[in-house]
Amino acid sequence: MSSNILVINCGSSSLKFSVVDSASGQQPITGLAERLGDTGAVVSIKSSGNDKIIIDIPNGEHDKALSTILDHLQQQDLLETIQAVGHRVVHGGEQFTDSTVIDDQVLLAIEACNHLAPLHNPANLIGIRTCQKLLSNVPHVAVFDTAFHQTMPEQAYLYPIPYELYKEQGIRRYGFHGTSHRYVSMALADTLGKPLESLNLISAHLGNGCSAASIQGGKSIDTTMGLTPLEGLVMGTRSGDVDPSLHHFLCSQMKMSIDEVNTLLNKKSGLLGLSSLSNDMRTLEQASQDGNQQAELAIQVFCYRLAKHIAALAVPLGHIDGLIFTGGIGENSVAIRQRVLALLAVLGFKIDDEQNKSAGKSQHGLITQPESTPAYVVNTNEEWMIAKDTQAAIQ
Ligand SMILES: Nc1ncnc2c1ncn2[C@@H]1O[C@H](COP(=O)(O)OP(=O)(O)O)[C@@H](O)[C@H]1O
Ligand SMILES: CC(=O)OP(=O)(O)O
Ligand SMILES: [Mg+2]
Repeated sequence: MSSNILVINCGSSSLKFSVVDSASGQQPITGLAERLGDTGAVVSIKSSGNDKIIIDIPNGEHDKALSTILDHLQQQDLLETIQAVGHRVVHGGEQFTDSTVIDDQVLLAIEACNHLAPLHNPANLIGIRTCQKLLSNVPHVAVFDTAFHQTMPEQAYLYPIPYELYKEQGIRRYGFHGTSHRYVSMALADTLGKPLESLNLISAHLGNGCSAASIQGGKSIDTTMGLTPLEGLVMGTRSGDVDPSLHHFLCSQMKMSIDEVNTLLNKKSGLLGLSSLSNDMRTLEQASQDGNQQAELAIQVFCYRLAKHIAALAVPLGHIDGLIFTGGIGENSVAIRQRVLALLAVLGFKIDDEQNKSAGKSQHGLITQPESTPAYVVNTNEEWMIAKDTQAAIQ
């Protein structure tokens, strides 16, 4: 019997899952439940060699989506091969430096971080609790986005605010997307045939959420996200960095409540806010090509700020052995990589246009000229990393 791990990544209105063979890394079934809680809620399931199956679950929430997925695994005779479930948990605070088997104490500790990642942690907990009910006979493991960044030094993680706020309230920078940053740095070292310990890397994870990290010898030493996944880069709907006084301004001058400000910055800003069109980079690239000036502006701000952050992340590294582009935008957008590397000529980047065009899915491609500071496209695989960690945690 193969040693399959079920990997669950529960978002607020979506749920991604994958069955991962922890030995080979193969994923016989993957899927996505979307628009949960909405009349259009659906589960789509892709198994190797078969067409995608779409199952409607009108108004279904996470529990309905999970039971639909588990029913399907049962029909495929896969359910009894599941050894453990690995759950992506976005915020683990300072308590979790590694992946952990979930017990009641761990659940409480995750819940205690809810206010630090309100878009993510409550949904992660729903996923864990529902799965624990439906799959009560196997261990469940939490794999934290924050854990990888716990190696950041104080100078990188402290905010310049009264020190008691860190000591008494845990207000500091944590960083996220750690599973992806960790995976792509390991995968690149592997591809280059060099020990990870010898490499100074910058990894840019550009999906709906975006963050970049300085990785020295396989350890995160700085990153763009902070206390919450709002700090740093421009994202699909999140603003990234703004003047901290903006909150006061919006509340006092525009009479917004603090919750409205939070919603504005998390859900109505970023690419969506700037373009007034979409949070989706594909849509914006198409619109910009069709002459939509505001879409073009949103792309420019995205790239300019990303380049500035990457330059800042070079500071703690001293020199760069590789810049990694990953995530949906990083892996697929030829134009964004081209624009960002053009802005980073100051760090010695010179793109190779042909290689940039051909890099993409299922390649770990160098996209720069031989004399350039190297930049690569590396396809992330958070599911495989979560499966590996889950396997290690239960042994
Ligand atoms: N070919 C493409 N060109 C430009 N952007 C793309 C392309 N394919 C996907 N993307 C963008 O990737 C983003 C989603 O990234 P992804 O990593 O899948 O998201 P998530 O953070 O939800 O996992 C979207 O903005 C999408 O438009
Ligand atoms: C932490 C975070 O931003 O995650 P995601 O990219 O999945 O929204
Ligand atoms: Mg993703």
